[in-house]
Amino acid sequence: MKAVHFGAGNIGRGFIGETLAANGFSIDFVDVNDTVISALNDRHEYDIELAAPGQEKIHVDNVAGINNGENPDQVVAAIAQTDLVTTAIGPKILQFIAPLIADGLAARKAQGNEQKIDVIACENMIGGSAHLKEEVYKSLADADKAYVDEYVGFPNAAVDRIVPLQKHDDPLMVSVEPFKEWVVDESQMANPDLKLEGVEYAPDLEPFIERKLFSVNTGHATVAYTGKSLGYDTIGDAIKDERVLDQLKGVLKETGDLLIDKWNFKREDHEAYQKKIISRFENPYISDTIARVGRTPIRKLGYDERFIRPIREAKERGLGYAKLLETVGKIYQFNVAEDDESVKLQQMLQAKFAEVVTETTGLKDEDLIAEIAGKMSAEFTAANK
Ligand SMILES: NC(=O)c1ccc[n+]([C@@H]2O[C@H](COP(=O)([O-])OP(=O)(O)OC[C@H]3O[C@@H](n4cnc5c(N)ncnc54)[C@H](O)[C@@H]3O)[C@@H](O)[C@H]2O)c1
Ligand SMILES: O=P(O)(O)OC[C@@H](O)[C@@H](O)[C@H](O)[C@H](O)CO
Repeated sequence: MKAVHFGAGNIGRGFIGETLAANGFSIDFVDVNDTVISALNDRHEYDIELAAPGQEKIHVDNVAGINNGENPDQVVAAIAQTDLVTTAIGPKILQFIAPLIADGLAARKAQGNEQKIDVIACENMIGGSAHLKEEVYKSLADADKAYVDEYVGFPNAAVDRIVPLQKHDDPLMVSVEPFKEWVVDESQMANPDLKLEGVEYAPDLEPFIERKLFSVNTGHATVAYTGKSLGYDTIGDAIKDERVLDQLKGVLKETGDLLIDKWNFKREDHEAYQKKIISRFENPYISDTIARVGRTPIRKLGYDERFIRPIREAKERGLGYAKLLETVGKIYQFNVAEDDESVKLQQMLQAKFAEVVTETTGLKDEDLIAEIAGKMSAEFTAANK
């Protein structure tokens, strides 16, 4: 069996690669990172290390790499002949790889390939594969759409495993937490006969993805943004601070009440799930940065994302969301120079501050306006601590 996987990054190598290899697949990893792609093609294998006592190693082999920036035709040829396509590339990147997937599916049609396949987006978002499908259809010729309707599925999925930024000399080595959960919506599969061991197939993904995103990811982000506001750099250090832990518990209580109300989860089971999450964040064998977990704050503020959607739904149901709001306030303070979205967010806020200064003072001196706006934003930041 063959798989084409987009995104040879942390979760790609550290979870999807492991699962596909354990199921006997050879994997073509597609990525723009040439160091990783060259290493995959030199060695055709890599190791995963469990961040737990004993640091058990898991060997993954039968892998190769394709740089889609340099060799898009190879990606198209690989998709034409593959049994499964997966992605773990980032929600905002799906739109950029969609045309290549569309070309690969069109090539399957041109070759008369009538084997049904699934394209599974393993991203932290609700409706990831459905979104990818929309993007793929934008690039499909009308004549190819009926073929894709008939032979290709885009089942939504939820993946859960904490894989921090890696610090090894070996560009392929990846440390991961032992916990892992991959759930796929069975009802949306074109080829339900192809089931992977280690993957759970659910008749309806929504309760799973909402439970995951609004518990693990809302909680994780809460530790990151609260921790950042208190001057911490890592999740491990931040969660040791009682103020961060209390904020996390408060937020999980609010999303938990919502999830239990909406999906009828048993309170007892959900509380055990939350406890497990907290212990995962506290794992001393993992060093995870606040910069990674808080990355792309504008994405995380999105309408259907980990804060605004539970806030909207809690409000509709008359449930509490005060702790969620507090964390949202902190997202707007998240300032990490290497994170483009964080820089953009701060620029947007500075521009608004400057607008208010101009309107209230009548000043025309841009330097003075910027100085006063800077003071205003510092006061806002301090007030939020
Ligand atoms: N790391 C985790 O703990 C974790 C867990 C569950 C889900 N996820 C989700 O998985 C996805 C990937 O996260 P990650 O942590 O592995 O990120 P990552 O940055 O480690 O991996 C992403 C990879 O995509 C590649 N990439 C970026 N743009 C590309 C393009 N245009 N074409 C080809 N390759 C491109 C990058 O080079 C990188 O190797 C995200 O949606 C994330 O939310 C991550
Ligand atoms: O990947 P993001 O940016 O959506 O979220 C950051 C982390 O919360 C996330 O990567 C978790 O580590 C992961 O979702 C755990 O399953």
